[in-house]
Amino acid sequence: MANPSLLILAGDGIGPEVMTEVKKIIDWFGTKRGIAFDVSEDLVGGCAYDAHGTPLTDATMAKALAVDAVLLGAVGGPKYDNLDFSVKPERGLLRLRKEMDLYSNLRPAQCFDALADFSSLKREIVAGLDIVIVRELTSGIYFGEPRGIITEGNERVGINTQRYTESEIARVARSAFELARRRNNKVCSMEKANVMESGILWRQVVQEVHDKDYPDVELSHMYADAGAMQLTRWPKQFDVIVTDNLFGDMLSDLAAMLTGSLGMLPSASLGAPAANGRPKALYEPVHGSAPDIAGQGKANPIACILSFAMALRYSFDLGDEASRVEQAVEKVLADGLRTADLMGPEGGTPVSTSAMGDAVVAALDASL
Ligand SMILES: NC(=O)c1ccc[n+]([C@@H]2O[C@H](COP(=O)([O-])OP(=O)(O)OC[C@H]3O[C@@H](n4cnc5c(N)ncnc54)[C@H](O)[C@@H]3O)[C@@H](O)[C@H]2O)c1
Ligand SMILES: CC(C)[C@H](C(=O)O)[C@@H](O)C(=O)O
Ligand SMILES: [Mg+2]
Repeated sequence: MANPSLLILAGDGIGPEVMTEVKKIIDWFGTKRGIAFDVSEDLVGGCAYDAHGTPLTDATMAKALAVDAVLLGAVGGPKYDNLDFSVKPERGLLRLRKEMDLYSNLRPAQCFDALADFSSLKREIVAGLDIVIVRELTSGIYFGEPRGIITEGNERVGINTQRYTESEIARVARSAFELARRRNNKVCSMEKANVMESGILWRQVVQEVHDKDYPDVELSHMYADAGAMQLTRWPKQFDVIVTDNLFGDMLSDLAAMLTGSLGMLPSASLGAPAANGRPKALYEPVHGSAPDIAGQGKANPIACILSFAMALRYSFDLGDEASRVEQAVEKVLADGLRTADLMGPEGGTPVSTSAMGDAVVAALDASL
C-alpha cells in the first residue's frame, strides 16, 4: 500500500524555519517508528507570488486536493503589503481553505503546566486549561458578497458582507458537538445575535442541531464580546467553543495568550470526510509569518510541531503517536527549554528554533 501523502507548503517568514523542525519529526517517524510519509513540497503565499506572480498556482491547488494532508507554515509579510489585493499572500491560504472546503477549524488552546506562570494571566486562571475553539472557516464575512471598495459620491466605501446559510452553520455545529462528545461534552456557541441577523440564525441553527441530534451535549450561547471577556476572566469554564470565521480568528489569538505564546497554538482545518473516510485536511500553526523575528532563528516551532501531531490524530488515525509528540513537547518545556517568545521578565537564555526542534526529537527518542 502507498504511504500516506503530505504536501508541505512552508510559505513565508518564519514558515520555512518552523517547518524545518517539523520535517525532522516526520523523518523521525520514518526511521524510528516505520511510519513513512510521501512528502512533496511547493510554494504558497509571497514566495509563490515571487516565483509565479500568484500566491497559489492551479497546479499547487490540484496537489493540495490530491494529498492526504497539507502542512502549512505561514504566509505574508511587509514585502507584499502593497500588492494588489487579489494576489496578496493571504489570498493563497484563503483559496486553499475555500477550495478544499475546510469548514471546521479546530484551534486547541492548552496550557502546558511548565508555562502556567508565563501566561499574562495568573497561574490559577490558566493552569490545566484545555479548550478548543471550532472556527467556521469557509464562509462568513471573509467570503460574503458583495465586497470591495467602491466610490459613492465623492468618497470611497469599503464593503464586506457577513453571510451564513443554515447548512454552513449546521455542519460546523455538528463538528463541534462531535468533538465535545470525545471531550467534556460541553459546547458554547458565540455570535452577536443581539445585533446581527446572521447571529440570530447562527443561534437558532446551533440550537436546532443540538436538540435534534446532540441533546446529550451541554449547550450554551454567549455574545462573542462577552465571550472574549469570559475567556480572560475564567477560561476553564469552556470545553468547546463554536463560532464564526471572524470571531474565531480573533478569539483564537486571544486564547493563544492564555497558553503563553502565539508560538504554541496549532490548528487543524478539516472538511467533510472523503470517499476513504478521511476528511480533507490542512494543518497550520495559528501564528503568522512573524516578520519581526524572521530569519533570526528565534521562532518557536512548537505550534507547527503540534499541528503535525494533529495531522497524525485527525488524518492518519495515529492518536497514540500524536500523544507521543505532545508528550515530547511537554517534556522539553518541563526541562526548562524556552524559545525567546517564552522568556519571562526574569530573563534567561533562549534556545534557537533548531535547538528546540532537536530537543523534541531527542524527547521522542527517549519515549521509545
Ligand atoms: N496562517 C497564516 O499564514 C497567518 C496567520 C496570521 C498572520 N499571517 C500573516 O503574517 C504576517 C504577520 O502578521 P502578524 O504580525 O499580525 O502576526 P504574527 O502571528 O506573524 O506575529 C504576531 C507576534 O507574535 C510573534 N510570533 C508569532 N509566531 C511566533 C512564533 N512561532 N515564535 C515566536 N514568536 C512568534 C511575532 O514575532 C509577532 O511579534 C501578516 O502578513 C499576516 O497576514 C499569516
Ligand atoms: C492570514 C489570515 C488569512 C488568517 C485569517 O485571518 O484567517 C490568519 O489570521 C489566521 O488566523 O489563520
Ligand atoms: Mg488569525
